[in-house]
Amino acid sequence: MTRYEIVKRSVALITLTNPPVNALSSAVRLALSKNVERAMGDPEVTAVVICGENGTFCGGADIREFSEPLQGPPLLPLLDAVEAGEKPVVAAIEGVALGGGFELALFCHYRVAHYKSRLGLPEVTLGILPAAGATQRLPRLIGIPASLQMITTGQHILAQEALKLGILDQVTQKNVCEVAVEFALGAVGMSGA
Ligand SMILES: CCC/C=C/C(=O)SCCNC(=O)CCNC(=O)[C@H](O)C(C)(C)COP(=O)([O-])OP(=O)([O-])OC[C@H]1O[C@@H](n2cnc3c(N)ncnc32)[C@H](O)[C@@H]1OP(=O)([O-])[O-]
Repeated sequence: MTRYEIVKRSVALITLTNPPVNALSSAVRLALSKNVERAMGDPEVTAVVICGENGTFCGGADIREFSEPLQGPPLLPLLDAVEAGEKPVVAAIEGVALGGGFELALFCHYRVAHYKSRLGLPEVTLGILPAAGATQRLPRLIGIPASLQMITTGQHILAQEALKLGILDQVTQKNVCEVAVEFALGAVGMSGA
């Protein structure tokens, strides 16, 4: 459900692995929570990158679990742990970051995205509101009018627009994971080490 590896000697690379869109199923939330704790507790790890496999960051809540009672850890405490971590956490966004997946990216300290990626909060199209922190984190980043536009329309925006709005720190045409790892090393003052 997630893969954990150390790259460039000191960056924990956590990959969401839940095809087809790496949705945040109960098993993914549990695995992600354990791996964030592992990275934060490992003295060899200086920074963390979270990405998704097969060209997609995360499609949000797992719609296959919508008819079941909530199991596994809730999303918000997990996202709080990411944000509260003392090591920089970078989201490496490719494909889509939607709903809870976008919220996961918002709680990371930095966001690097592939230029073809799309971000959005489609909750309103399902008759719900974003409930894992986007309604607070997004206005802090881009202000209330632009946040309301995203939250109330559910429209996806492209990476370049997200960069202009201030949601993203970097947009790249290269391998987004590799760029995010370099960004993470830079964030701890170790770029090129
Ligand atoms: C947890 C806290 C609260 C969070 C709330 C939220 O996140 S609310 C927001 C919740 N998220 C959303 O509302 C996002 C809804 N999804 C989308 O907007 C689009 O599917 C897409 C843009 C992700 C991909 O578009 P595309 O044209 O490239 O591809 P496609 O549409 O043909 O789908 C391909 C396959 O992926 C499957 N699948 C898709 N999403 C999910 C999912 N979340 N889960 C599981 N599976 C999902 C889909 O069923 C299909 O499976 P199949 O039939 O091959 O077995």
